[in-house]
Amino acid sequence: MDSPPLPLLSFPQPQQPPPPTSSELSRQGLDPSLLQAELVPSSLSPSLSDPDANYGLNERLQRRLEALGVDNLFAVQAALWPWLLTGPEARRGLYEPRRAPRDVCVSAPTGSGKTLAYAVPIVEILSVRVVTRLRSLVILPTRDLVQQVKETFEALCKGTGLKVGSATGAQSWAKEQKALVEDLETKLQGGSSNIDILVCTPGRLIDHLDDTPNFSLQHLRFLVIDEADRLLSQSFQSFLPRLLTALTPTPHPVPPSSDLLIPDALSPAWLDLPHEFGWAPMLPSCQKLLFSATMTRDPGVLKSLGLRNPKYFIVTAAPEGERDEAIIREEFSVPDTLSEYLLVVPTDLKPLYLFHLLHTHPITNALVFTKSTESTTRLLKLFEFFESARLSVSTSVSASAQDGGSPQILARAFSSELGKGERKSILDQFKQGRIRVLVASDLVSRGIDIPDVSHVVNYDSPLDMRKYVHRAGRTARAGREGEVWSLVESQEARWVREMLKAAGHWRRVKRVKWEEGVLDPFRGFYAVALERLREVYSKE
Ligand SMILES: Nc1ncnc2c1ncn2[C@@H]1O[C@H](COP(=O)(O)OP(=O)(O)OP(=O)(O)O)[C@@H](O)[C@H]1O
Repeated sequence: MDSPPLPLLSFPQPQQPPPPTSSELSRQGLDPSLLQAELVPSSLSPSLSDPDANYGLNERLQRRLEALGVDNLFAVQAALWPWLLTGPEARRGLYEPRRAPRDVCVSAPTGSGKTLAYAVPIVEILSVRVVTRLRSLVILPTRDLVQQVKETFEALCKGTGLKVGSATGAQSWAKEQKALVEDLETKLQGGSSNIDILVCTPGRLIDHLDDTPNFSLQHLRFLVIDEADRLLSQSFQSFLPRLLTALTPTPHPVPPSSDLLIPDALSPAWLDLPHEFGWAPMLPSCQKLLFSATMTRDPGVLKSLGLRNPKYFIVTAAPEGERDEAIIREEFSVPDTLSEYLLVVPTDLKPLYLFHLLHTHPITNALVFTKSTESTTRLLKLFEFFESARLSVSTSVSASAQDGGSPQILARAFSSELGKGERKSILDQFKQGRIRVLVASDLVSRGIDIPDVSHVVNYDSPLDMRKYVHRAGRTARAGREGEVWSLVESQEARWVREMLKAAGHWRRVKRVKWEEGVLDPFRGFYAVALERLREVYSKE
């Protein structure tokens, strides 16, 4: 007798410690500015063309935004643009060393328009500059995000003369250096720069700080740390001390023998004039802007950035009565337009549940998240075998949509093992709807803006709430509807429930039960696919 097909192997999920509680945070010295945070209702959506509103935008930028399809501001933009550009705290000058700007920390849900929230004020303020200097630095965790944000800046900068560059290591070192700095030979006072705005990954930034002659941060007016919680996490944090040193004015006068760059008159705080005139010391005008959908409240981490009197904005749907809760607790808010479902599944049938979901739900396109590249490859292979078994039957006998008569679903893997060009081509095909299912590890879970993802599926459970929010945030972006489905194996159901409960999120999630019978039309194809997968793996 044939032995039953082997289920896919499943390993227990590693667990992370829970986030600190509010009392732990206050004992550790919770930043008092956090308690003064401004809560911004996520429903805020004023019109861009409202004649009574003053967002501080010049005519040209306003027209540009309209051309890019912005009719209404999203909440985070409605809070930030006036604060940075017109309010009492606004600093519109390029350098204001005697009225140094406050730093800003923003926590707002995924897909809520954080990129324009910082890019627009930066372009507005820098557009008055006369000579090109590196005045704005945007740091992001991955190359794909750098490319995406660079494109947003380029669209906004059209017609301003501002130049945007990127540094990720995607180009050769020499080419990248040449793109950033005019002169690599002579030590120039004030350094040199070909660009006004640099979007980069942290590792590549440090490489340029260390090894690109004349590359200097002395003229920075803005430092943006996007996906801040990720960049401030342990695995990334090592770039911070080097970055902060590069932002600190050098001793004046710079000894001739030193490697340090001699500042020029464009970076006043670096010239250290105050002693000569007996004035109060000048402060660097670099304003740090931190953004995340899951902003850390960890005082130690925030302190390590040396923020200047930071102003916090928290975009939330929480009612005013839950203010403290929203401020103190790490907010894991998701867009209001996101519907969340949870399905507890037996481990051996998890792939079959996924295939059933893909075939029987109105899925335009879906991102399916797995825990690793290995898992992505196996799942994709199994799905391809499943599709071919299904289609071979449906072409030979007439089959209904219920038992597999629906057209083939084209799926592809999206993983870090693919080259840059291949990743771009796959993403483009996914955006155009030619590929309907993208199976991915957490590489794309952050920040990537694919406008119309109808479904996100947590095939393997996310490790923590942060990952859950970022994965889910690939759908329901910019006010659109979207669904996230979590397929949770029976043995991890309790853990997932606790994670969602601890984040105050459990009540949003609809628990769904399917009768096992609904899977029957697909079982035969699934058995064939498993058998073929077993054959492939036994040969390797
Ligand atoms: N005011 C607006 N009107 C219309 N579309 C907007 C507006 N602001 C932003 N968008 C669009 O919304 C989408 C999501 O924006 P963005 O990528 O900045 O989100 P985000 O908050 O950074 O998300 P994540 O946390 O996932 O990175 C983008 O396609 C962007 O062009």
